[in-house]
Amino acid sequence: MQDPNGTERVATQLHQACRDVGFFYIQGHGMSGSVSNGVRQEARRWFNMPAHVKEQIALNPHTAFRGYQQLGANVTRYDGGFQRDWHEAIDLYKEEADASASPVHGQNQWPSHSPAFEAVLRQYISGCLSIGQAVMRGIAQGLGLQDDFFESKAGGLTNAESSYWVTRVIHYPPLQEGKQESGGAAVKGSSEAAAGGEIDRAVQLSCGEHTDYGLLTIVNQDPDIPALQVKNARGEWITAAPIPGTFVCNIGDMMRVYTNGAYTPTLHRVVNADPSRSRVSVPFFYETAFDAEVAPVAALLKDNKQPMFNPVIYGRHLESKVLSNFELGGSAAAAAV
Ligand SMILES: N=C(N)NCCCC[C@H](N)C(=O)O
Ligand SMILES: O=C(O)CCC(=O)C(=O)O
Ligand SMILES: [Fe+2]
Repeated sequence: MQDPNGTERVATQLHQACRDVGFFYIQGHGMSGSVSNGVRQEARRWFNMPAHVKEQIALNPHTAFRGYQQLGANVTRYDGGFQRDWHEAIDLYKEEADASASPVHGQNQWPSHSPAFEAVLRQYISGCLSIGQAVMRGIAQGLGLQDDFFESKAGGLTNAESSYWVTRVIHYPPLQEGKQESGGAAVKGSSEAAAGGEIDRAVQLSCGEHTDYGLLTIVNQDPDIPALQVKNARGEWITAAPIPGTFVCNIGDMMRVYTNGAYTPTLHRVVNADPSRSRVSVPFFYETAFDAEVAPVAALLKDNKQPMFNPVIYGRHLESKVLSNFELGGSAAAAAV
């Protein structure tokens, strides 16, 4: 980015990556290792605290889905049922004083009993907001739009200040014995879960396959445990291995709408296949402003192409996801811990 032609080159690379893959790595992002590594280190310490401490900031509908979720509480929905994601996490969002306008609006529950963790987490969030805004400028330029398109009215008035950001501090213990993927392990039919209940799959996942909900995800992962897997165009799972000093980034559902399908969010999942070590990651989601009406951008509808997507309010899309993401207080989750 120091080079006068640097932004153009990066914008072109972003365009190719978003169009062809949906995932890319960033380096030279300006966040110091003491923040990116520190936040994971403090997270690991916190997750090792006793359950009753972690439960002090437990998430539920009355906390606007902000706070701690125990192992197995976050689920991934499939046709006819759901599978428990094998992770525990703290979810934080942009804080919103007027909690009445949305079930996800409210104040965060910051990690209890750990001022150092809270301090570095706040630094991390502020750093990611700057990075998110900068990368979205590059993506706008790569699309041939004004670089501040996403900050403009048509782009949702999204900037580091207004972004309805999310961060998830996630701890992935080893998968349960006997449930790891072993060359083509059978997956029981989802027809068994016609009632919409829990699916008993042979393969357990640290996080089930999904796309992210908004604009841009920035993943800060442990350097030595490859676990994030990305589905390529042939349907194969490709590991996005950690590269120290970089973040893995991917685009979310709103980018499909803005680009009228030219960019599509890529399915990904997490499999911590290491039987002896837990993994920590801290994805940061740089998302559209909550009230933004997201619609295909007129300038991108070339050759009289019709818009393929109806406008969506980002906040409503987020609510529909968050409200179905949890199976709270399930006895299975409690029993498993
Ligand atoms: N805010 C975002 N993007 N969160 C992504 C969480 C994905 C896991 C969730 N079980 C799911 O199925 O979506
Ligand atoms: O832990 C990771 O590497 C990514 C997690 C993820 O995909 C998510 O939380 O949306
Ligand atoms: Fe994700």
